[in-house]
Amino acid sequence: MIEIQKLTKRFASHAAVDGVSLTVGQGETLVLLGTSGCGKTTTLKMINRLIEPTSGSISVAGIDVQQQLGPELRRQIGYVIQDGGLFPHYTIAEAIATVPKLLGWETKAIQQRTHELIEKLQLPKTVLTRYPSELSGGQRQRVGLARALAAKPPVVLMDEPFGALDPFTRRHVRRELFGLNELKETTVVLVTHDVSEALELADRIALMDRGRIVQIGPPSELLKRPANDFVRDFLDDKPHRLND
Ligand SMILES: Nc1ncnc2c1ncn2[C@@H]1O[C@H](COP(=O)(O)OP(=O)(O)OP(=O)(O)O)[C@@H](O)[C@H]1O
Repeated sequence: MIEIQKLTKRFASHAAVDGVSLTVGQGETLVLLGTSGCGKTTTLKMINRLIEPTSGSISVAGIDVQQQLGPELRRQIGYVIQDGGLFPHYTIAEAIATVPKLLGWETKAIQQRTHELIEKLQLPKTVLTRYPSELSGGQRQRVGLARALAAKPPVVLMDEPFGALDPFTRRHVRRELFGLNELKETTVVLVTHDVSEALELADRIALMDRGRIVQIGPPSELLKRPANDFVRDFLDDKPHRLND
């Protein structure tokens, strides 16, 4: 579904991303994990062209992203950021309707989809007329996901989507969300620096350091056969249980 080849991004002389190649299969959840500043967010933002690469290529569903206009591309790729990334002056209903509206969906179809998502994400209907500031962090997070999934994009990018939540709510919300059938069919690239989160959610983890992928593979493989001391130390850093 996503194919990245020799992707590099330089800011002045500094290579934030340095020759990254990877593929993400349809329906797969790939987690970009690594230390602060290792290039996770920059890699993610090049997929939906919020950042332009210095060199290398990215294709989504077989089409080079450079052949598409940024705004058009971003209508087809869901994007979830910390705390939902909601505009304060849009009601929740307006926020969820944004992309379907841009795509020219009929009002009735948008309403149907909105209610479907609200139900799936276990949000009360009363949130629809409210503004983001009137919601809890967990609710905002769910609305952010509803907005990203509204037009049923085949690909969703998530940047520290649970970062703004306390550890308890964080575990609860991420289990709830990743339990959704809808998300199981979606190709997801998720950025985190949280080891347990990566181990819990990833089909495969790409562990990055200084702009490069150090090791990529299923969580069990990184745990059992770490490529080097960096991988071993990084995964050992925090307590974790695979089936937690
Ligand atoms: N617009 C920019 N101009 C200059 N340098 C940048 C810019 N954006 C990112 N960088 C640098 O590129 C490197 C990678 O940044 P990036 O945000 O991708 O890291 P990250 O792995 O997502 O980190 P974090 O987990 O802290 O968000 C960092 O050294 C950062 O300072």
